[in-house]
Amino acid sequence: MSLLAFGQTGQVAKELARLGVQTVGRAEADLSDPQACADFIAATDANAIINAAAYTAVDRAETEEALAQTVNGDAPGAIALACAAKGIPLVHISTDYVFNGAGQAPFAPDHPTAPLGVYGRTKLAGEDAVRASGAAHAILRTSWVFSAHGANFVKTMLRLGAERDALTVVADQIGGPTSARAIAMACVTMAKALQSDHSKSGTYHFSGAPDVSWAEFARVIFKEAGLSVLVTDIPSSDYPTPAKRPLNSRLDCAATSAGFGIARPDWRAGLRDVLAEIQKP
Ligand SMILES: NC(=O)C1=CN([C@@H]2O[C@H](COP(=O)(O)OP(=O)(O)OC[C@H]3O[C@@H](n4cnc5c(N)ncnc54)[C@H](OP(=O)(O)O)[C@@H]3O)[C@@H](O)[C@H]2O)C=CC1
Ligand SMILES: Cc1cn([C@H]2C[C@H](O)[C@@H](COP(=O)(O)OP(=O)(O)O[C@H]3O[C@@H](C)C(=O)[C@@H](O)[C@H]3O)O2)c(=O)[nH]c1=O
Repeated sequence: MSLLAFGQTGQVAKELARLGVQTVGRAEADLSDPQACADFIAATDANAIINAAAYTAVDRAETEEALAQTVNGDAPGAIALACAAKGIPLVHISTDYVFNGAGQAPFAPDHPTAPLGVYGRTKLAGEDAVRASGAAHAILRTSWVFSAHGANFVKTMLRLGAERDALTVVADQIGGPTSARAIAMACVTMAKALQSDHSKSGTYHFSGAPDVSWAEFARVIFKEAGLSVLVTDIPSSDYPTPAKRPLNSRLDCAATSAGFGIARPDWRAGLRDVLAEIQKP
């Protein structure tokens, strides 16, 4: 089976490449030009597509909505229509930020969406376009992605922890940190399953376990990295950001386990692997 992924420099895309997936960068297919992405698919001989490219700057999106909409909303639609035309499946990655974060129960895939900001709204537009395309698809919503590469909370904490001995971190946002490696493996499994069984099309959740607050996640990062940094819990109201984040980011991943045999990965093990990679001489 030949898999092709949009995204080359991103966290998940780099892990996909490590698994042998061919990745396509901005130079070959720019998602701000949806037609170029469709043309790329028309010309490829890949028999399944993974979309791991996205506009992921949550705060910047608040002032760059048009670009975020094209990349996160319109391009996935064009990619999905091109997949439908060729009869090949698409695995499209989405986010917990499509929910409003109300309550404390894990969100099921069919729970009503209500994004709080531009990033979540544009990602939801992408989901809707994929669903409407007629392509065999899996929309895989994940959360709090970390890896040894790119920009993520683990790397931010390591940078800040090297400069300071105390930090304040929000403790009222709860979710499942997820390693990019685990997401890449899930995408490949789902692409293969979809290729032989289009009836598996749908929306699925996949996040690391157990669910924690950002503050608790930070504490474990520092402990595992051997850094002595005092983390003080604060409410989100004490950490104002341009984009509002959901308080509840828990995802109900049961359908992913039932449909594809993919269990929630323990993020603590993934974190240890990522720290080992970062600290490798
Ligand atoms: N990061 C997170 O915490 C979470 C991410 N997700 C989703 O997971 C997926 C993968 O995210 P992640 O690996 O973290 O992303 P990254 O932010 O690490 O990387 C984003 C990728 O998208 C590419 N990209 C952005 N704009 C364009 C464009 N116009 N044309 C072509 N490529 C573009 C980037 O390329 P370039 O380097 O050229 O800009 C980069 O390869 C995305 O769908 C994201 O929404 C879901 C939940 C959490
Ligand atoms: C650096 C820092 C952040 N924070 C807070 C801010 C925020 O609420 C939370 C996480 O911060 P970040 O900006 O790293 O996270 P953010 O960019 O919001 O991460 C999100 O990215 C997108 C792409 C997704 O799809 C989401 O699943 C999620 O992973 O931690 C602190 O409380 N103290 C700090 O020192």
